[in-house]
Amino acid sequence: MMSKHLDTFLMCAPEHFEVSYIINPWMEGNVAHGDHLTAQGQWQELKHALQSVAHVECMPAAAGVPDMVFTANGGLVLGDKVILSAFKHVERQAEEAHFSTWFAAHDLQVLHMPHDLPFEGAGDALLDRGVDLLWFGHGHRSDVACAPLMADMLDIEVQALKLVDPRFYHLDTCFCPLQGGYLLYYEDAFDAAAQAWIAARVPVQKRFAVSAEDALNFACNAVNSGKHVFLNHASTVLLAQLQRWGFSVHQIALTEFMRAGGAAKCLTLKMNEPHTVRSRYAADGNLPESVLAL
Ligand SMILES: NC(=O)NCCC[C@H](N)C(=O)O
Repeated sequence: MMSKHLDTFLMCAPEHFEVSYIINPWMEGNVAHGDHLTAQGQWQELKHALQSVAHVECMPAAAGVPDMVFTANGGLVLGDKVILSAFKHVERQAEEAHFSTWFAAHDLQVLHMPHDLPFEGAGDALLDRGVDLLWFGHGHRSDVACAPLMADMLDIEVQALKLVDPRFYHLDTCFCPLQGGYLLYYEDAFDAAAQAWIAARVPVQKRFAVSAEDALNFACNAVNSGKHVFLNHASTVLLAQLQRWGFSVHQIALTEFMRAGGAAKCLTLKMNEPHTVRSRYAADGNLPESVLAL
């Protein structure tokens, strides 16, 4: 039987997945060019791999919302709250009602950004895995005005990072916090100020700037659960770095989803996000002295 301490990820089967419009550069030239059976197989492989270390819950797929397979974009979960996404592009806005219904039915308090500010959930808002900090990407999809609102709504410090390369339009396409406070990121996706914030806030020995080749293979769009990392593809250099940090890397081809601009991390939404480092340790039942002393 699975331990209740395993992570839980929300996924949505690609029954209705296809590239049927263009809202990011990856989708260009891919409308109606996908292979449905291959997409189904790749998604199942990711799901099975995750199920070897975590729980996976699936929300019902729906016609007319082909990108709903990217559950990371449905909202930002923290503790028993979720800030529902308000998608920038009209093509994805019909997903909001589906996500809202699912979250409410699973005992989450559903919060909304005021004035429907564009906000794309855990695509742009990622928890640091070492300190109590929420990293927030803006510049393409989510509005920078969401940053102070999120900080108030969730009572957490937010560090905004400006994204500047349209191919890396969500923070989770180019930035991946890992357990223990480690970080993978693609430096050129950020403006100079954001690069400086990352350098200032993450110790140099805990961060790794991936190559353009790895970034374009969606290596930063990785799912992390404990010491496991699931991603589309990593170079030998990146694999060696992750192994030095103690992670086991699982490579699962997700090329059909890259046609739409997403890979492993986008296809999942972590549902068990504890609110603080303190509660993260408390959940394991062994609060370290250093944290107790705070
Ligand atoms: N990067 C993500 O978090 N999700 C991928 C979203 C792909 C979708 N076609 C979009 O452009 O919104």
